[in-house]
Amino acid sequence: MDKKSKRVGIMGGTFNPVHIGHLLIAEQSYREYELDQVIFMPAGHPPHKQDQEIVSNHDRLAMLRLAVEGVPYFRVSDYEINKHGLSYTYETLEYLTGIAPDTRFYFIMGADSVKDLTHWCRPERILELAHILAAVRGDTDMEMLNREAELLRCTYQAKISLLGAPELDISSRELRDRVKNHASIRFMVPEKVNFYIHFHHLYEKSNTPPQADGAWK
Ligand SMILES: Nc1ncnc2c1ncn2[C@@H]1O[C@H](COP(=O)(O)OP(=O)(O)OP(=O)(O)O)[C@@H](O)[C@H]1O
Ligand SMILES: O=C(O)c1ccc[n+]([C@@H]2O[C@H](COP(=O)([O-])O)[C@@H](O)[C@H]2O)c1
Repeated sequence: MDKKSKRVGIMGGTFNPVHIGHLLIAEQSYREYELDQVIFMPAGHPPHKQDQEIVSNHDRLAMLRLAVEGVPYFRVSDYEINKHGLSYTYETLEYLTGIAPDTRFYFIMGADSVKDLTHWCRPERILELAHILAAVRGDTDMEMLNREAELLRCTYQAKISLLGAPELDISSRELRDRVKNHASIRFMVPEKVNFYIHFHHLYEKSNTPPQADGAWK
């Protein structure tokens, strides 16, 4: 691969909803690794979140598009959303490598995902096709993270680097809980995403049916 190879970051996630933690690590990756662009890739059927209440693909995609509006190097792909079956990262990377063989791919993730990576489908293929950029999260045990990264390097010859992004202790789960409890999420998501969530009444109540006594589970 010559010096002119394109460098593209892939920011995979459920984005239920997208928040400033996602945007911040994508921005840091873009700057630190001099990427040409970062593609946000919402999972249609996230393999490890099948028990989670997830708003529609349409809403997650719409919120992502609002979140990246006006940022010329951020793109949103509907590839995994439109694909049948579970959204396996190795398949997405094979697809992207197939259509852009001269591109260097960087897969962006939080430290919690690094910990799980060996349990993903075909981790060896993911690590062959992409350089992993890992961001520290609020609950990250640095010693453990360094050990896991070293193990991936030794076992799979993985290229894995720690991002210098500021730590932001925020999660989609926290946002969903805040909306349900009528707390503000302003400044935790881009303003247009905040508006979208409230306009469409997303996350306001659990989809779990009431129990016999009328209480929500
Ligand atoms: N605040 C954050 N700092 C660093 N990485 C993050 C942060 N929030 C999410 N990520 C990473 O972004 C990727 C996509 O995350 P995802 O869409 O599952 O959001 P989440 O906030 O982790 O969601 P949930 O709370 O529903 O589990 C994952 O690799 C996750 O580790
Ligand atoms: O390929 C897999 O086996 C796999 C297992 C778990 C997660 N992923 C991907 O990792 C990204 C973050 O996932 P999540 O569940 O934290 O939103 C998202 O792009 C998922 O498709 C991929």
